[in-house]
Amino acid sequence: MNSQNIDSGTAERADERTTTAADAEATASEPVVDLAGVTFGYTATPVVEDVSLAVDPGEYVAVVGPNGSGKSTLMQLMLGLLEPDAGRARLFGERADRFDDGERVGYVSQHASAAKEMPITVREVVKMGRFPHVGFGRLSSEDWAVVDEALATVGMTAFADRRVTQLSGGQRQRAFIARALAGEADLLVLDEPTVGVDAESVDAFYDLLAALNAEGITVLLIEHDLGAVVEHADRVVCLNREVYFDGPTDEFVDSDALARAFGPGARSLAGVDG
Ligand SMILES: Nc1ncnc2c1ncn2[C@@H]1O[C@H](COP(=O)(O)OP(=O)(O)OP(=O)(O)O)[C@@H](O)[C@H]1O
Repeated sequence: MNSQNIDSGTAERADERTTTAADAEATASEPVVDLAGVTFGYTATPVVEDVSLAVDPGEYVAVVGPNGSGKSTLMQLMLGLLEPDAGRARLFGERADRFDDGERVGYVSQHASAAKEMPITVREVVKMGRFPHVGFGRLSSEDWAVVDEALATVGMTAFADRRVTQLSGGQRQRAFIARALAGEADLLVLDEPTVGVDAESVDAFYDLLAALNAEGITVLLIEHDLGAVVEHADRVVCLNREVYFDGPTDEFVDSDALARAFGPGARSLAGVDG
């Protein structure tokens, strides 16, 4: 748009354009995940209470907390799989439970290891990432190029024709990340993704996440391993029903929230001096 266009158009049209530009700006800066005062319980007792949390585009946020502290529940609330009893959850600016742009979110669960029973190849898994784009129709050559690029990004090209049943835990998780990339996800949500992954592959896995985040993908990691969180995430949200801490990772390490949420000895769990 240039000023000449505005001059030659009606004032009404110019107004319309201004509104559109403002809307575009609002969309660009709107949080990917936005929880405000969210409370939820499976019974009358809340397991998540009054949680407010906004994740901006491009952030790398880890949610930590002891067993049963509500991390998985919170993630389901963020993704709209559970509805809050109080407060509100938004995903890309929409009510999370009505969000229907599923391909923007790539989800890698700790249960991806269940896929070890799937009698399909890595390429077929990654191809599934294109389904929301092609409506279960045939993939075009452009779609296949996206699949191949996703395989290359996660370093799984050489395993493309191998059955998922014949992969290590780390390779399997890479295949599922590639599926999310093939779907062109803007947000990767990972629920304890390295459970059952061999120690050697864990480092490579976190390197991959860092590289994807550097390319602009928002990473939301639910993680039990405090050491991994301290090493990799920029921001930590420490949950134990309520939010105990939300801020930069280095401040978390020095905060008393670590010990309050995890008990004495938490600093050594996090890999920092006790
Ligand atoms: N479907 C369910 N029905 C009833 N209670 C549930 C259900 N899922 C989880 N809970 C309970 O809610 C609480 C929070 O569980 P949640 O799975 O969110 O915690 P978590 O922090 O993810 O735990 P972990 O680290 O052990 O995976 C726990 O007390 C759990 O027993």
